[in-house]
Amino acid sequence: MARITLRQLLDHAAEHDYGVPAFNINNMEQALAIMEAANAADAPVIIQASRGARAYANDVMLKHMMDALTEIYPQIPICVHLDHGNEPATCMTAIQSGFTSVMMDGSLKADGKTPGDWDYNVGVTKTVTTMAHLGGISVEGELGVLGSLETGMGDKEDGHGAEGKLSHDQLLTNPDEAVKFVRETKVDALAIAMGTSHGAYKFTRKPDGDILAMNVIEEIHRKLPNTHLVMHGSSSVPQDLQEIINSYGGKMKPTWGVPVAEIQRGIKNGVRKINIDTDNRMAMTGQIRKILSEHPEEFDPRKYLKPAMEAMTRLCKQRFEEFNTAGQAGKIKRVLTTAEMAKRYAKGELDPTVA
Ligand SMILES: O=C(CO)COP(=O)(O)O
Ligand SMILES: O=C[C@H](O)COP(=O)(O)O
Ligand SMILES: [Zn+2]
Ligand SMILES: [Zn+2]
Repeated sequence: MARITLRQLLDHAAEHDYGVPAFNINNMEQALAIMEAANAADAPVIIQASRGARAYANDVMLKHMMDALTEIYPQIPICVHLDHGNEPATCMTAIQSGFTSVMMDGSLKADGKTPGDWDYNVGVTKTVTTMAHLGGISVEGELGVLGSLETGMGDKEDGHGAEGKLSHDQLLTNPDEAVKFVRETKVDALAIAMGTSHGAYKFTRKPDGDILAMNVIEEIHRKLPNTHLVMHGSSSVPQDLQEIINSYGGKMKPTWGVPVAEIQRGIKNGVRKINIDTDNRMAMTGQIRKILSEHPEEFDPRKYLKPAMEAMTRLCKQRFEEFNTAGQAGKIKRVLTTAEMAKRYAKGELDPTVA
């Protein structure tokens, strides 16, 4: 099966009431681990690469890896997505490398640190949707700045994210502004801020509505029932993975992630794309630590990478089941080419329906 665009995939997800995890990759092992899970679960999948991943692996490597995955798993629709594009040029070069979807994250300026204001965000996002849609490529935008409602601090943990203290207004997407933003930019999917942040240290306790504002999602969904919503920073940071890492010499501090039940509540309220990276990093690291500490005589990377991939496959398969993505691949009868999607945009068929 060909590569699917984000828009076609999320339209299908909305029609059939499911969510699609978007897993980050940086290398072959992560890519194969995700696809093993997708194949076992018969789930369509979003594989995303950040700017960091592109710098680490090289666009040419990523492009050929994605080609290889579609060849190895012809029955699984794969959406190849750019995570957190920082400026239009980053999005355009991703499209040239075969990505079928890009995120233009104008919630932050091109430095990835300074919050972007309304005009900046609308401007850069519109530039990208105009160009991308001409080629049938999907666009995710973001309104609201990711960060902690407990501390008011921006999302700095994994290297990008707002620096310093943010106001409550910045940390929570305003539902009325979301309507305006979608109308003006014509994004295919909208990432919103409601208390999640990237990395392992999201919450100091099991999150309640004060620090994980799922009510914001519900309100946005009421106002934008036809817009696909995206939850970033949605790793659950499972306690058992923390324990494995720490029992083999790791030093993770006690922490909480986003409970799967909250994501499931989101899926009932228009959340269609759920971004997960940290959980997979933890799944792999736990096994690598375990194997190396139990078998200090080992030096064949396959001996620790194979179990690491298997742990990641288990995690991904579990999320496909929890988000109801499992069993959906077979229901997508025909993947539209980007040229076909371009015609649909040109006819206005994919314009946002904003009440
Ligand atoms: O949002 C993410 C990528 O864009 C990943 O979030 P996590 O760090 O919670 O896995
Ligand atoms: O922010 C999203 C992902 O976790 C990617 O992180 P990265 O920028 O370190 O590749
Ligand atoms: Zn990040
Ligand atoms: Zn993110």
